Amino acid sequence: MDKTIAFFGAGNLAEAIIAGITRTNVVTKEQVLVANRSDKARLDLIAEKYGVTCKRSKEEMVQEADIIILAMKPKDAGDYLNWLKDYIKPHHIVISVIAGLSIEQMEKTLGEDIPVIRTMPNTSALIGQSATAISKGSNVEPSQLYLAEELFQTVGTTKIVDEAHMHTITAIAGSGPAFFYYMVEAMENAAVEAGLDRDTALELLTQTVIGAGKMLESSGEDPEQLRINITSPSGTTEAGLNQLMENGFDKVIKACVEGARKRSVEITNGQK
Ligand SMILES: NC(=O)C1=CN([C@@H]2O[C@H](COP(=O)(O)OP(=O)(O)OC[C@H]3O[C@@H](n4cnc5c(N)ncnc54)[C@H](OP(=O)(O)O)[C@@H]3O)[C@@H](O)[C@H]2O)C=CC1
Ligand SMILES: O=C(O)[C@@H]1CCC=N1
Repeated sequence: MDKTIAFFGAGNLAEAIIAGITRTNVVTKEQVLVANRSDKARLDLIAEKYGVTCKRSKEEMVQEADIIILAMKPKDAGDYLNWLKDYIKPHHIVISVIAGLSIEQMEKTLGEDIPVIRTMPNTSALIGQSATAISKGSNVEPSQLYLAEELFQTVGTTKIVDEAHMHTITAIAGSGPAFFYYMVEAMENAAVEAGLDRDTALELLTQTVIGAGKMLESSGEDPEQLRINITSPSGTTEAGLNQLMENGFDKVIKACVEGARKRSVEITNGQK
């Protein structure tokens, strides 16, 4: 890809994407420019780890860049966009990974003539396993959307979606990995309480999650059927599932997804 990519934000998610795109050589390391706000040690670490360029001024970065990636927290996006609007040109493509920042909000500040793309990746980008949803703004050419897909396909799968669904997608796919980790933590703790050593519990749980994910991906069965296949009448799975059902698992998960989705809506509405 003959494009220079400027990351504004060098946190967890930016690092995951930088790791992915530098590993696949879709662009050379010299074509990746990174800035943050003030944490110099963090920037030095990113430069050393991935060989990317972290020394340009922000103004130079915008001048050199073809693609500008917004990877700061939602609360910091407004100030940054207000700064960017004086440097941005219609030949740039702006790609945001920021939860709750709408295309309308970006276009309003930067101008309707700027191509703006909103994405929702997750931190599994670090190992090339993100599930990234992508929505395009009103001024995005098909070739520019294709470029965004190509970029995020270096860190996992992509799916073009209607922006209206981004709140829900942020809950299930952006935050989603954290919910699975929490479930693993809870199962690990339960196993340890029952006397199993922690390392063995985590090793077995990790492979169990990987195996279940791969079954979802490639068995051709839906999750319900895969669950039924494991559940012998009067067996152990049935006993465990009965506990989940009696203790309101569906309700808790619904509240979890709804809580995350609602928070995304709140961020869009400017709530702290
Ligand atoms: N973490 C995740 O799993 C996911 C996060 N996201 C989204 O990604 C974004 C970043 O999240 P995450 O990486 O976790 O956050 P972090 O807090 O880890 O990183 C935020 C980064 O933004 C930088 N920053 C703040 N203001 C500016 C600015 N004006 N110019 C340049 N850089 C700036 C910070 O710099 P400094 O440290 O110097 O202040 C820091 O490097 C969020 O908007 C989040 O919604 C989306 C999907 C998943
Ligand atoms: O927790 C957050 O707000 C960000 C967005 C999705 C994952 N992490």
